[in-house]
Amino acid sequence: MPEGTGRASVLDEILAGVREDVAQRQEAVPLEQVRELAAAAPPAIDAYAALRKPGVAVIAEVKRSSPSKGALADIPDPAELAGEYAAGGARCISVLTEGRWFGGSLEDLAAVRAAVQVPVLRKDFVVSSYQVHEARAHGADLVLLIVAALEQNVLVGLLERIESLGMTALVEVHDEEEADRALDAGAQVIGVNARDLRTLEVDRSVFERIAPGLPNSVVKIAESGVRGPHDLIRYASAGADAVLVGEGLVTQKSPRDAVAELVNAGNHPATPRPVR
Ligand SMILES: O=C(O)c1ccccc1NCC(=O)[C@H](O)[C@H](O)COP(=O)(O)O
Repeated sequence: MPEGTGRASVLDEILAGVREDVAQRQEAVPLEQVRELAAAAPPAIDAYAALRKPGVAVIAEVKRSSPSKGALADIPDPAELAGEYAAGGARCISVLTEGRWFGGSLEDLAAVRAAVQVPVLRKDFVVSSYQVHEARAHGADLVLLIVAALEQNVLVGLLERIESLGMTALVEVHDEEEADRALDAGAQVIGVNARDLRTLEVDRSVFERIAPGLPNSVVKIAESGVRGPHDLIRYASAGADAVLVGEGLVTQKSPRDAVAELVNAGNHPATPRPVR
């Protein structure tokens, strides 16, 4: 609960719902069974390598709705949307699998996995290793871990579990203290979210403040607030290897063209390159 308010933050509310939903799924499909499904899945794609290729990578998100904006787009066929994103040059597809606030599901993740060749991110509020095995079983290559949602020992344990299954952890931070915790945990891919998950306020300068303090070996992803090429260029100037974009794509008439426009900006010779 946020200090002094007596009210749960949006993040707290989301996490409470996620814990209930995970418990229900685990009741229906026990951990042992999900582990077996994860072990039988085709190997994960190396997302770190994909995101380190030249040019600013675009991670395109399948996002139906959100706590901050409500309904954004219908997306009856997430696989088709992911195909459009990939055709536009997206380096990675992010799939929001949380159901209550974002309208996503693990079925969306599996459908997207089957439709594209690029790495796929399970974007959710991961609090238990059960969800990590679920992610692998449904074809994820990357799994999001949100530092603000996890005690340090849990963060370390989940990151190790993700890597032990051959996947990459995308560790999300919003301030310097969280960035230190991500680095201490051994994160190699760090997302700086411009959106404060407690207040929902978007502040693009957060990336500019935090990214310069991250080592060159870390893939730096600027999350949230990209509404067009100008935002990508701003993040690139501050050292972004990649941008993660949801609303700015799902609300476009042609998500493929919108991705292509960002990819072109990310490849343009005048766009700054991250120092490596
Ligand atoms: O999008 C929200 O309102 C939100 C609220 C609370 C927790 C997470 C939330 N979004 C997840 C994300 O971080 C974004 O989907 C992602 O970074 C893309 O953001 P945008 O391009 O601004 O849609």
